[in-house]
Amino acid sequence: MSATVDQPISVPSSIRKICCIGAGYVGGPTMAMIAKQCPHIEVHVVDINAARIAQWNSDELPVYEPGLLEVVSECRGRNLHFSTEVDSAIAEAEMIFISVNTPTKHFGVGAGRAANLEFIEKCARKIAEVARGHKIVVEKSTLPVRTAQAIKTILAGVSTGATFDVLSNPEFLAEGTAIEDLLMPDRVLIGGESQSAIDALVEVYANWVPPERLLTTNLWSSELSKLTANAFLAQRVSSINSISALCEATEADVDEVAAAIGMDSRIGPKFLKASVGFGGSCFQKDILNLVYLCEYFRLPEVAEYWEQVVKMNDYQKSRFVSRIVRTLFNTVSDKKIAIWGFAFKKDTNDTRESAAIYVCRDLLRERAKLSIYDPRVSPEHIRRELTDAMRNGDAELNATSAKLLAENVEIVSDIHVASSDAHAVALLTEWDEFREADFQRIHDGMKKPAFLFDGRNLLKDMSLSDYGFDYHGIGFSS
Ligand SMILES: NC(=O)c1ccc[n+]([C@@H]2O[C@H](COP(=O)([O-])OP(=O)(O)OC[C@H]3O[C@@H](n4cnc5c(N)ncnc54)[C@H](O)[C@@H]3O)[C@@H](O)[C@H]2O)c1
Ligand SMILES: O=c1ccn([C@@H]2O[C@H](COP(=O)(O)OP(=O)(O)O[C@H]3O[C@H](CO)[C@@H](O)[C@H](O)[C@H]3O)[C@@H](O)[C@H]2O)c(=O)[nH]1
Repeated sequence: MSATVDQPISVPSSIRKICCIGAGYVGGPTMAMIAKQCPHIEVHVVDINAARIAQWNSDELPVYEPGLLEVVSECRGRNLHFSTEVDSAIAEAEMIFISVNTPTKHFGVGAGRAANLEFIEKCARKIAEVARGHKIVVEKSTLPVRTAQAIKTILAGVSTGATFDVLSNPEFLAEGTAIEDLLMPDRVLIGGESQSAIDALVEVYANWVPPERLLTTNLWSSELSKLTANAFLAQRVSSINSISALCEATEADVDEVAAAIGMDSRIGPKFLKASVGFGGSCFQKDILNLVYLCEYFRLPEVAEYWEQVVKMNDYQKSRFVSRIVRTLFNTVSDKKIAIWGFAFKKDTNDTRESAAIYVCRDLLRERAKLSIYDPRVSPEHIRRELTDAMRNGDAELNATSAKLLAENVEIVSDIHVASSDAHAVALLTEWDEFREADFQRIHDGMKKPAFLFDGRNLLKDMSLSDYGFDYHGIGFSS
Protein backbone atom coordinates (compact mmCIF):
# COMPACT_ATOMS: atom_id res chain seq x y z
CA MET A 1 0.00 0.00 0.00
CA SER A 2 1.06 3.55 -0.44
CA ALA A 3 1.46 5.25 2.89
CA THR A 4 3.28 8.25 1.49
CA VAL A 5 1.99 11.42 3.04
CA ASP A 6 1.76 14.74 1.20
CA GLN A 7 2.90 17.92 2.89
CA PRO A 8 0.05 19.23 5.04
CA ILE A 9 -1.92 22.23 3.84
CA SER A 10 -1.55 24.88 6.53
CA VAL A 11 -4.94 25.82 7.92
CA PRO A 12 -4.91 28.15 10.93
CA SER A 13 -6.18 26.28 13.95
CA SER A 14 -6.99 27.61 17.37
CA ILE A 15 -6.06 24.25 18.90
CA ARG A 16 -2.37 24.01 19.86
CA LYS A 17 -2.34 21.11 22.30
CA ILE A 18 -4.13 17.80 22.03
CA CYS A 19 -4.12 14.94 24.51
CA CYS A 20 -5.37 11.44 23.74
CA ILE A 21 -6.19 9.01 26.54
CA GLY A 22 -5.59 5.45 25.30
CA ALA A 23 -2.57 4.43 23.21
CA GLY A 24 -4.12 1.43 21.48
CA TYR A 25 -4.90 0.43 17.89
CA VAL A 26 -6.92 3.63 17.47
CA GLY A 27 -5.27 6.20 19.76
CA GLY A 28 -1.73 5.51 18.49
CA PRO A 29 -2.26 5.61 14.70
CA THR A 30 -4.93 8.34 14.81
CA MET A 31 -2.81 10.72 16.87
CA ALA A 32 0.29 9.92 14.82
CA MET A 33 -1.61 11.04 11.72
CA ILE A 34 -2.81 14.27 13.39
CA ALA A 35 0.77 14.98 14.48
CA LYS A 36 2.02 14.26 10.97
CA GLN A 37 -0.51 16.50 9.27
CA CYS A 38 -0.56 19.27 11.88
CA PRO A 39 3.04 20.10 12.80
CA HIS A 40 1.76 23.18 14.62
CA ILE A 41 -0.17 21.03 17.14
CA GLU A 42 1.50 19.25 20.07
CA VAL A 43 -0.03 15.78 20.43
CA HIS A 44 0.42 13.87 23.68
CA VAL A 45 -0.82 10.26 23.82
CA VAL A 46 -1.13 8.83 27.33
CA ASP A 47 -1.95 5.42 28.72
CA ILE A 48 -1.94 3.70 32.10
CA ASN A 49 -0.18 0.72 30.50
CA ALA A 50 3.50 1.61 30.93
CA ALA A 51 4.72 -1.38 28.88
CA ARG A 52 2.62 -0.24 25.91
CA ILE A 53 3.93 3.31 26.18
CA ALA A 54 7.50 1.97 26.26
CA GLN A 55 6.77 0.12 23.00
CA TRP A 56 5.39 3.30 21.41
CA ASN A 57 8.68 4.96 22.34
CA SER A 58 10.69 2.18 20.68
CA ASP A 59 10.95 0.85 17.11
CA GLU A 60 8.91 -2.23 18.11
CA LEU A 61 5.52 -0.52 18.11
CA PRO A 62 2.74 -2.38 19.94
CA VAL A 63 0.59 -2.14 16.81
CA TYR A 64 1.66 -3.60 13.47
CA GLU A 65 0.31 -1.49 10.60
CA PRO A 66 1.94 -0.94 7.22
CA GLY A 67 3.38 2.59 7.12
CA LEU A 68 2.81 3.34 10.82
CA LEU A 69 6.43 3.15 11.98
CA GLU A 70 7.44 5.70 9.33
CA VAL A 71 4.77 8.19 10.46
CA VAL A 72 5.58 7.69 14.16
CA SER A 73 9.34 7.96 13.56
CA GLU A 74 8.89 11.24 11.73
CA CYS A 75 6.80 12.92 14.44
CA ARG A 76 7.88 11.29 17.71
CA GLY A 77 9.86 13.76 19.83
CA ARG A 78 8.85 16.59 17.48
CA ASN A 79 5.14 17.14 18.16
CA LEU A 80 4.11 13.57 19.07
CA HIS A 81 4.76 12.28 22.59
CA PHE A 82 3.83 9.04 24.34
CA SER A 83 3.82 8.86 28.14
CA THR A 84 2.00 7.69 31.24
CA GLU A 85 1.65 11.31 32.46
CA VAL A 86 -2.14 11.30 32.23
CA ASP A 87 -2.83 14.18 34.63
CA SER A 88 -0.40 16.71 33.19
CA ALA A 89 -1.33 15.85 29.59
CA ILE A 90 -5.01 16.49 30.38
CA ALA A 91 -4.21 19.69 32.26
CA GLU A 92 -2.16 21.12 29.40
CA ALA A 93 -4.42 20.18 26.46
CA GLU A 94 -7.18 22.27 24.94
CA MET A 95 -8.75 19.21 23.32
CA ILE A 96 -8.84 15.72 24.91
CA PHE A 97 -9.64 12.63 22.88
CA ILE A 98 -10.89 9.57 24.77
CA SER A 99 -9.73 6.47 22.90
CA VAL A 100 -9.87 3.74 25.52
CA ASN A 101 -11.23 0.25 25.03
CA THR A 102 -14.97 -0.42 25.29
CA PRO A 103 -15.14 -4.23 25.34
CA THR A 104 -18.26 -6.34 25.76
CA LYS A 105 -19.28 -6.52 29.41
CA HIS A 106 -18.78 -9.96 30.93
CA PHE A 107 -20.55 -9.47 34.25
CA GLY A 108 -23.70 -8.04 35.77
CA VAL A 109 -26.49 -6.30 33.87
CA GLY A 110 -26.12 -6.67 30.10
CA ALA A 111 -23.35 -9.30 30.39
CA GLY A 112 -22.38 -10.70 26.99
CA ARG A 113 -23.97 -7.78 25.10
CA ALA A 114 -23.62 -4.30 26.59
CA ALA A 115 -20.38 -2.34 26.25
CA ASN A 116 -18.29 -2.12 29.40
CA LEU A 117 -18.03 1.64 29.88
CA GLU A 118 -15.98 1.62 33.08
CA PHE A 119 -12.83 2.84 31.28
CA ILE A 120 -14.77 5.69 29.65
CA GLU A 121 -16.25 6.72 32.96
CA LYS A 122 -12.81 6.64 34.64
CA CYS A 123 -11.48 8.94 31.91
CA ALA A 124 -14.39 11.36 32.36
CA ARG A 125 -13.82 11.41 36.14
CA LYS A 126 -10.08 11.93 35.66
CA ILE A 127 -10.74 14.86 33.28
CA ALA A 128 -13.22 16.32 35.77
CA GLU A 129 -10.60 16.07 38.53
CA VAL A 130 -7.62 17.49 36.65
CA ALA A 131 -8.99 19.98 34.10
CA ARG A 132 -8.99 23.73 34.59
CA GLY A 133 -10.33 26.39 32.23
CA HIS A 134 -12.20 25.24 29.11
CA LYS A 135 -11.67 21.82 27.46
CA ILE A 136 -13.15 20.13 24.42
CA VAL A 137 -13.64 16.43 25.18
CA VAL A 138 -13.86 14.20 22.12
CA GLU A 139 -15.32 10.68 22.15
CA LYS A 140 -13.08 8.70 19.80
CA SER A 141 -13.94 5.29 21.27
CA THR A 142 -16.99 3.49 19.88
CA LEU A 143 -19.83 4.12 22.32
CA PRO A 144 -23.50 3.34 22.74
CA VAL A 145 -25.78 6.18 21.70
CA ARG A 146 -26.40 8.64 24.58
CA THR A 147 -23.00 8.04 26.27
CA ALA A 148 -22.12 11.71 25.76
CA GLN A 149 -24.96 12.50 28.14
CA ALA A 150 -23.27 10.50 30.91
CA ILE A 151 -19.91 12.17 30.19
CA LYS A 152 -21.52 15.61 30.25
CA THR A 153 -23.23 14.82 33.55
CA ILE A 154 -19.95 13.73 35.16
CA LEU A 155 -18.13 16.81 33.85
CA ALA A 156 -20.95 19.13 34.95
CA GLY A 157 -20.36 18.05 38.54
CA VAL A 158 -16.94 19.70 38.88
CA SER A 159 -16.38 22.34 41.51
CA THR A 160 -13.22 23.76 39.92
CA GLY A 161 -15.01 26.13 37.57
CA ALA A 162 -13.74 24.19 34.55
CA THR A 163 -16.10 24.14 31.55
CA PHE A 164 -16.47 21.52 28.84
CA ASP A 165 -17.85 20.80 25.40
CA VAL A 166 -18.34 17.15 24.44
CA LEU A 167 -18.03 15.99 20.82
CA SER A 168 -18.48 12.60 19.21
CA ASN A 169 -15.85 11.78 16.56
CA PRO A 170 -16.00 8.02 15.93
CA GLU A 171 -13.12 6.36 14.12
CA PHE A 172 -13.75 4.33 10.97
CA LEU A 173 -10.23 3.04 10.23
CA ALA A 174 -9.83 -0.67 9.52
CA GLU A 175 -6.80 -2.49 10.86
CA GLY A 176 -4.22 -3.41 8.25
CA THR A 177 -5.07 -0.28 6.25
CA ALA A 178 -5.14 2.24 9.13
CA ILE A 179 -2.62 4.67 7.63
CA GLU A 180 -4.35 4.71 4.25
CA ASP A 181 -7.75 5.10 5.92
CA LEU A 182 -6.55 7.94 8.15
CA LEU A 183 -4.87 9.70 5.26
CA MET A 184 -7.84 9.47 2.92
CA PRO A 185 -10.93 8.82 5.02
CA ASP A 186 -14.27 8.30 3.24
CA ARG A 187 -15.56 10.80 5.80
CA VAL A 188 -14.75 12.27 9.18
CA LEU A 189 -17.84 12.41 11.35
CA ILE A 190 -18.16 15.03 14.08
CA GLY A 191 -21.25 15.26 16.25
CA GLY A 192 -21.82 17.95 18.80
CA GLU A 193 -23.94 20.71 20.25
CA SER A 194 -21.46 23.59 20.44
CA GLN A 195 -20.68 25.09 17.03
CA SER A 196 -17.40 26.58 18.23
CA ALA A 197 -16.22 23.17 19.50
CA ILE A 198 -17.26 21.51 16.23
CA ASP A 199 -15.43 24.21 14.27
CA ALA A 200 -12.27 23.68 16.35
CA LEU A 201 -12.19 19.95 15.54
CA VAL A 202 -13.14 20.55 11.89
CA GLU A 203 -10.13 22.90 11.68
CA VAL A 204 -7.80 20.15 12.88
CA TYR A 205 -8.97 17.67 10.21
CA ALA A 206 -9.15 20.36 7.52
CA ASN A 207 -5.35 20.32 7.50
CA TRP A 208 -5.60 17.27 5.21
CA VAL A 209 -9.18 16.08 4.77
CA PRO A 210 -11.17 17.77 1.95
CA PRO A 211 -14.12 19.83 3.24
CA GLU A 212 -16.73 17.68 1.49
CA ARG A 213 -15.59 14.72 3.59
CA LEU A 214 -16.04 16.54 6.90
CA LEU A 215 -19.52 15.67 8.04
CA THR A 216 -21.10 17.30 11.08
CA THR A 217 -24.25 16.01 12.79
CA ASN A 218 -25.93 16.10 16.15
CA LEU A 219 -24.23 14.15 18.95
CA TRP A 220 -26.59 11.20 18.97
CA SER A 221 -26.56 10.64 15.20
CA SER A 222 -22.78 10.57 15.32
CA GLU A 223 -22.66 8.04 18.16
CA LEU A 224 -25.27 5.84 16.52
CA SER A 225 -23.71 6.05 13.03
CA LYS A 226 -20.59 4.23 14.21
CA LEU A 227 -22.48 1.20 15.55
CA THR A 228 -24.69 1.25 12.45
CA ALA A 229 -21.76 1.34 10.02
CA ASN A 230 -20.17 -1.71 11.66
CA ALA A 231 -23.50 -3.53 11.79
CA PHE A 232 -24.08 -2.95 8.06
CA LEU A 233 -20.53 -4.04 7.14
CA ALA A 234 -20.70 -7.19 9.26
CA GLN A 235 -24.16 -7.92 7.91
CA ARG A 236 -22.76 -8.05 4.38
CA VAL A 237 -20.12 -10.57 5.45
CA SER A 238 -22.69 -12.72 7.23
CA SER A 239 -25.04 -12.45 4.25
CA ILE A 240 -22.44 -13.69 1.77
CA ASN A 241 -21.29 -16.36 4.24
CA SER A 242 -24.86 -17.64 4.54
CA ILE A 243 -24.96 -17.92 0.75
CA SER A 244 -21.61 -19.75 0.81
CA ALA A 245 -23.30 -22.63 2.66
CA LEU A 246 -25.98 -22.79 -0.03
CA CYS A 247 -23.32 -22.67 -2.76
CA GLU A 248 -21.55 -25.69 -1.28
CA ALA A 249 -24.84 -27.61 -1.42
CA THR A 250 -25.74 -26.63 -4.99
CA GLU A 251 -22.53 -26.42 -7.05
CA ALA A 252 -22.86 -22.65 -7.30
CA ASP A 253 -19.65 -20.70 -6.59
CA VAL A 254 -19.87 -17.95 -3.97
CA ASP A 255 -17.13 -15.84 -5.57
CA GLU A 256 -19.04 -15.86 -8.86
CA VAL A 257 -22.26 -14.99 -7.06
CA ALA A 258 -20.50 -12.15 -5.16
CA ALA A 259 -19.04 -10.78 -8.40
CA ALA A 260 -22.43 -10.97 -10.11
CA ILE A 261 -24.39 -9.21 -7.37
CA GLY A 262 -21.56 -6.74 -6.64
CA MET A 263 -21.80 -5.38 -10.20
CA ASP A 264 -25.22 -4.04 -9.31
CA SER A 265 -24.31 -0.47 -8.40
CA ARG A 266 -26.99 -0.53 -5.70
CA ILE A 267 -25.16 -3.42 -3.97
CA GLY A 268 -21.51 -2.66 -4.79
CA PRO A 269 -18.53 -5.05 -4.74
CA LYS A 270 -16.98 -4.45 -1.31
CA PHE A 271 -17.35 -6.62 1.80
CA LEU A 272 -18.70 -9.57 -0.14
CA LYS A 273 -15.75 -11.90 0.40
CA ALA A 274 -16.93 -15.19 1.88
CA SER A 275 -14.63 -16.38 4.65
CA VAL A 276 -14.24 -18.60 7.69
CA GLY A 277 -16.05 -15.80 9.55
CA PHE A 278 -15.40 -12.21 10.50
CA GLY A 279 -13.21 -11.43 13.49
CA GLY A 280 -11.64 -8.35 15.04
CA SER A 281 -12.30 -6.35 18.14
CA CYS A 282 -15.19 -4.38 16.68
CA PHE A 283 -17.83 -6.16 14.63
CA GLN A 284 -19.15 -8.64 17.19
CA LYS A 285 -18.77 -6.24 20.12
CA ASP A 286 -20.53 -3.40 18.34
CA ILE A 287 -23.41 -5.51 17.02
CA LEU A 288 -23.98 -7.04 20.46
CA ASN A 289 -23.97 -3.53 21.85
CA LEU A 290 -26.56 -2.50 19.24
CA VAL A 291 -28.66 -5.55 20.17
CA TYR A 292 -28.47 -4.57 23.84
CA LEU A 293 -29.48 -0.99 23.07
CA CYS A 294 -32.49 -2.18 21.06
CA GLU A 295 -33.56 -4.41 23.95
CA TYR A 296 -33.03 -1.54 26.40
CA PHE A 297 -35.26 0.70 24.28
CA ARG A 298 -37.84 -2.13 24.05
CA LEU A 299 -37.36 -2.94 20.39
CA PRO A 300 -37.07 -6.76 20.53
CA GLU A 301 -37.74 -7.29 16.80
CA VAL A 302 -34.89 -4.94 15.88
CA ALA A 303 -32.59 -6.62 18.42
CA GLU A 304 -33.36 -10.07 17.01
CA TYR A 305 -32.73 -8.88 13.45
CA TRP A 306 -29.18 -7.73 14.22
CA GLU A 307 -28.33 -10.61 16.54
CA GLN A 308 -28.73 -12.94 13.59
CA VAL A 309 -25.59 -11.40 12.02
CA VAL A 310 -23.50 -12.71 14.95
CA LYS A 311 -25.29 -16.07 14.99
CA MET A 312 -24.54 -16.55 11.29
CA ASN A 313 -20.89 -15.74 11.97
CA ASP A 314 -20.73 -18.36 14.75
CA TYR A 315 -22.35 -20.85 12.38
CA GLN A 316 -19.75 -20.12 9.69
CA LYS A 317 -16.84 -20.78 12.08
CA SER A 318 -18.32 -24.04 13.40
CA ARG A 319 -19.32 -25.13 9.87
CA PHE A 320 -15.65 -24.79 8.85
CA VAL A 321 -14.51 -27.08 11.69
CA SER A 322 -17.29 -29.61 11.00
CA ARG A 323 -16.23 -29.75 7.37
CA ILE A 324 -12.62 -30.51 8.36
CA VAL A 325 -13.67 -33.26 10.77
CA ARG A 326 -16.15 -34.77 8.30
CA THR A 327 -13.64 -34.74 5.43
CA LEU A 328 -10.90 -36.28 7.56
CA PHE A 329 -13.05 -39.42 7.88
CA ASN A 330 -14.96 -38.12 10.91
CA THR A 331 -12.03 -37.92 13.27
CA VAL A 332 -9.11 -35.57 13.76
CA SER A 333 -8.07 -37.15 17.04
CA ASP A 334 -4.23 -37.27 17.19
CA LYS A 335 -3.99 -35.92 13.63
CA LYS A 336 -1.63 -33.03 13.02
CA ILE A 337 -3.31 -30.00 11.49
CA ALA A 338 -1.22 -27.06 10.28
CA ILE A 339 -2.80 -23.69 11.07
CA TRP A 340 -1.73 -21.00 8.61
CA GLY A 341 -2.43 -17.60 10.14
CA PHE A 342 -3.87 -16.56 13.49
CA ALA A 343 -4.53 -12.79 13.10
CA PHE A 344 -8.14 -11.80 12.35
CA LYS A 345 -7.09 -10.46 8.94
CA LYS A 346 -3.83 -9.85 7.10
CA ASP A 347 -1.44 -6.97 7.81
CA THR A 348 -2.24 -6.75 11.53
CA ASN A 349 -0.89 -8.43 14.67
CA ASP A 350 -4.34 -8.17 16.26
CA THR A 351 -6.04 -11.46 17.18
CA ARG A 352 -9.08 -10.18 19.06
CA GLU A 353 -12.10 -12.34 18.15
CA SER A 354 -10.10 -13.90 15.32
CA ALA A 355 -11.93 -16.83 13.71
CA ALA A 356 -8.66 -18.75 14.22
CA ILE A 357 -9.19 -18.78 17.99
CA TYR A 358 -12.50 -20.62 17.70
CA VAL A 359 -11.40 -22.94 14.91
CA CYS A 360 -8.32 -23.95 16.94
CA ARG A 361 -10.35 -24.34 20.13
CA ASP A 362 -12.88 -26.62 18.46
CA LEU A 363 -10.18 -28.67 16.72
CA LEU A 364 -8.41 -29.08 20.07
CA ARG A 365 -11.64 -30.25 21.65
CA GLU A 366 -11.70 -32.89 18.88
CA ARG A 367 -8.19 -33.84 20.14
CA ALA A 368 -6.35 -32.64 17.02
CA LYS A 369 -2.66 -31.72 17.26
CA LEU A 370 -2.14 -28.15 16.07
CA SER A 371 0.99 -26.64 14.59
CA ILE A 372 0.38 -22.90 14.28
CA TYR A 373 2.23 -20.27 12.25
CA ASP A 374 1.50 -16.56 11.93
CA PRO A 375 4.03 -14.05 10.56
CA ARG A 376 3.11 -11.22 12.98
CA VAL A 377 1.52 -12.69 16.10
CA SER A 378 3.87 -13.76 18.89
CA PRO A 379 3.77 -17.35 20.24
CA GLU A 380 2.99 -16.06 23.76
CA HIS A 381 0.03 -14.15 22.41
CA ILE A 382 -1.35 -17.15 20.53
CA ARG A 383 -1.03 -19.29 23.67
CA ARG A 384 -2.79 -16.66 25.76
CA GLU A 385 -5.71 -16.46 23.31
CA LEU A 386 -6.06 -20.26 23.16
CA THR A 387 -5.84 -20.58 26.95
CA ASP A 388 -8.62 -18.00 27.35
CA ALA A 389 -10.74 -19.78 24.77
CA MET A 390 -10.24 -23.19 26.42
CA ARG A 391 -11.10 -21.72 29.85
CA ASN A 392 -14.45 -20.81 28.35
CA GLY A 393 -15.21 -18.14 30.97
CA ASP A 394 -14.12 -20.29 33.94
CA ALA A 395 -11.46 -18.99 36.30
CA GLU A 396 -9.26 -22.06 35.86
CA LEU A 397 -8.45 -24.42 33.00
CA ASN A 398 -9.79 -27.90 33.59
CA ALA A 399 -7.26 -30.74 33.53
CA THR A 400 -8.23 -31.94 30.05
CA SER A 401 -7.91 -28.49 28.51
CA ALA A 402 -4.58 -27.86 30.24
CA LYS A 403 -3.26 -31.19 28.91
CA LEU A 404 -4.48 -30.45 25.38
CA LEU A 405 -2.87 -27.00 25.41
CA ALA A 406 0.40 -28.41 26.72
CA GLU A 407 0.61 -31.49 24.50
CA ASN A 408 -1.41 -30.72 21.37
CA VAL A 409 -0.33 -27.15 20.50
CA GLU A 410 2.95 -26.09 19.01
CA ILE A 411 3.69 -22.65 17.58
CA VAL A 412 6.32 -22.57 14.87
CA SER A 413 8.06 -19.95 12.78
CA ASP A 414 7.50 -21.36 9.30
CA ILE A 415 4.60 -22.87 7.33
CA HIS A 416 6.81 -25.67 6.06
CA VAL A 417 7.55 -26.81 9.62
CA ALA A 418 3.88 -26.43 10.51
CA SER A 419 2.82 -28.56 7.55
CA SER A 420 5.43 -31.30 7.76
CA ASP A 421 3.71 -34.65 8.50
CA ALA A 422 0.34 -32.89 8.80
CA HIS A 423 -2.89 -34.56 7.71
CA ALA A 424 -4.35 -31.20 6.77
CA VAL A 425 -3.67 -27.49 6.44
CA ALA A 426 -6.28 -24.97 7.64
CA LEU A 427 -5.58 -21.52 6.16
CA LEU A 428 -7.26 -18.96 8.43
CA THR A 429 -5.65 -15.57 7.63
CA GLU A 430 -5.12 -14.29 4.09
CA TRP A 431 -1.42 -13.34 4.48
CA ASP A 432 0.07 -12.63 1.03
CA GLU A 433 3.14 -14.75 1.83
CA PHE A 434 1.02 -17.93 1.86
CA ARG A 435 0.64 -17.63 -1.90
CA GLU A 436 4.44 -17.76 -2.21
CA ALA A 437 4.74 -21.13 -0.42
CA ASP A 438 6.62 -24.04 -1.98
CA PHE A 439 3.48 -26.12 -2.49
CA GLN A 440 5.29 -29.13 -3.96
CA ARG A 441 7.55 -29.33 -0.90
CA ILE A 442 4.59 -28.87 1.43
CA HIS A 443 2.58 -31.58 -0.33
CA ASP A 444 5.50 -33.99 -0.37
CA GLY A 445 6.00 -33.54 3.38
CA MET A 446 2.35 -34.13 4.35
CA LYS A 447 0.44 -37.33 5.13
CA LYS A 448 -1.68 -38.51 2.20
CA PRO A 449 -4.30 -37.65 1.21
CA ALA A 450 -3.02 -34.11 1.83
CA PHE A 451 -6.03 -31.95 2.67
CA LEU A 452 -5.96 -28.15 2.44
CA PHE A 453 -8.92 -26.18 3.86
CA ASP A 454 -8.75 -22.59 2.67
CA GLY A 455 -10.85 -20.37 4.97
CA ARG A 456 -10.17 -17.34 2.76
CA ASN A 457 -10.23 -18.78 -0.78
CA LEU A 458 -6.74 -17.31 -0.99
CA LEU A 459 -5.27 -20.17 -3.02
CA LYS A 460 -8.35 -20.98 -5.07
CA ASP A 461 -6.81 -19.88 -8.39
CA MET A 462 -3.55 -21.78 -7.82
CA SER A 463 -4.58 -25.24 -9.11
CA LEU A 464 -3.45 -26.95 -5.91
CA SER A 465 -4.94 -30.24 -7.06
CA ASP A 466 -2.13 -30.31 -9.67
CA TYR A 467 0.32 -30.74 -6.76
CA GLY A 468 -1.89 -33.51 -5.36
CA PHE A 469 -3.74 -31.55 -2.67
CA ASP A 470 -7.34 -32.35 -1.78
CA TYR A 471 -8.34 -28.67 -1.77
CA HIS A 472 -11.48 -27.29 -0.07
CA GLY A 473 -12.47 -23.62 0.03
CA ILE A 474 -15.47 -21.64 1.18
CA GLY A 475 -18.64 -21.59 -0.88
CA PHE A 476 -17.92 -23.93 -3.78
CA SER A 477 -17.88 -27.70 -4.13
CA SER A 478 -14.47 -29.31 -4.55
N1 LIG B 1 -9.25 -1.35 16.77
C1 LIG B 1 -9.85 -0.71 15.78
O1 LIG B 1 -9.57 -0.93 14.62
C2 LIG B 1 -10.92 0.31 16.06
C3 LIG B 1 -11.41 1.09 15.00
C4 LIG B 1 -12.37 2.06 15.27
C5 LIG B 1 -12.84 2.25 16.56
N2 LIG B 1 -12.35 1.48 17.57
C6 LIG B 1 -12.82 1.77 18.95
O2 LIG B 1 -11.79 2.56 19.59
C7 LIG B 1 -11.72 2.24 20.98
C8 LIG B 1 -10.31 1.81 21.32
O3 LIG B 1 -10.02 0.63 20.61
P1 LIG B 1 -8.53 0.05 20.53
O4 LIG B 1 -8.58 -1.09 19.57
O5 LIG B 1 -7.59 1.16 20.29
O6 LIG B 1 -8.35 -0.50 22.02
P2 LIG B 1 -6.99 -0.97 22.71
O7 LIG B 1 -7.38 -1.95 23.74
O8 LIG B 1 -5.99 -1.33 21.67
O9 LIG B 1 -6.45 0.37 23.42
C9 LIG B 1 -7.09 0.99 24.48
C10 LIG B 1 -6.04 1.56 25.42
O10 LIG B 1 -6.69 2.35 26.42
C11 LIG B 1 -5.93 2.22 27.62
N3 LIG B 1 -6.74 2.64 28.77
C12 LIG B 1 -7.84 2.05 29.30
N4 LIG B 1 -8.29 2.75 30.33
C13 LIG B 1 -7.48 3.82 30.47
C14 LIG B 1 -7.45 4.91 31.37
N5 LIG B 1 -8.38 5.04 32.32
N6 LIG B 1 -6.46 5.83 31.25
C15 LIG B 1 -5.52 5.71 30.28
N7 LIG B 1 -5.50 4.69 29.39
C16 LIG B 1 -6.47 3.76 29.49
C17 LIG B 1 -5.56 0.76 27.66
O11 LIG B 1 -4.45 0.54 28.52
C18 LIG B 1 -5.24 0.49 26.18
O12 LIG B 1 -3.85 0.63 25.89
C19 LIG B 1 -12.78 1.17 21.20
O13 LIG B 1 -13.96 1.80 21.63
C20 LIG B 1 -12.98 0.56 19.83
O14 LIG B 1 -14.27 0.01 19.68
C21 LIG B 1 -11.40 0.53 17.36
O1 LIG C 1 -15.61 -9.16 2.60
C1 LIG C 1 -15.14 -9.33 3.74
C2 LIG C 1 -14.61 -8.27 4.51
C3 LIG C 1 -14.12 -8.54 5.78
N1 LIG C 1 -14.13 -9.81 6.26
C4 LIG C 1 -13.63 -10.07 7.61
O2 LIG C 1 -14.26 -9.18 8.51
C5 LIG C 1 -13.40 -8.86 9.59
C6 LIG C 1 -13.29 -7.36 9.78
O3 LIG C 1 -12.57 -6.81 8.69
P1 LIG C 1 -12.38 -5.23 8.48
O4 LIG C 1 -13.68 -4.57 8.61
O5 LIG C 1 -11.63 -5.04 7.23
O6 LIG C 1 -11.40 -4.86 9.69
P2 LIG C 1 -11.64 -4.09 11.08
O7 LIG C 1 -10.32 -3.56 11.49
O8 LIG C 1 -12.38 -4.97 12.02
O9 LIG C 1 -12.54 -2.81 10.72
C7 LIG C 1 -13.93 -2.73 11.01
O10 LIG C 1 -14.11 -2.36 12.36
C8 LIG C 1 -13.47 -1.09 12.70
C9 LIG C 1 -13.66 -0.91 14.19
O11 LIG C 1 -14.88 -0.37 14.53
C10 LIG C 1 -14.10 0.01 11.86
O12 LIG C 1 -13.50 1.25 12.21
C11 LIG C 1 -13.90 -0.30 10.39
O13 LIG C 1 -14.54 0.71 9.61
C12 LIG C 1 -14.53 -1.67 10.09
O14 LIG C 1 -14.27 -2.02 8.74
C13 LIG C 1 -12.06 -9.53 9.29
O15 LIG C 1 -11.98 -10.76 9.99
C14 LIG C 1 -12.14 -9.79 7.80
O16 LIG C 1 -11.36 -10.87 7.39
C15 LIG C 1 -14.63 -10.85 5.51
O17 LIG C 1 -14.64 -12.00 5.94
N2 LIG C 1 -15.12 -10.58 4.25
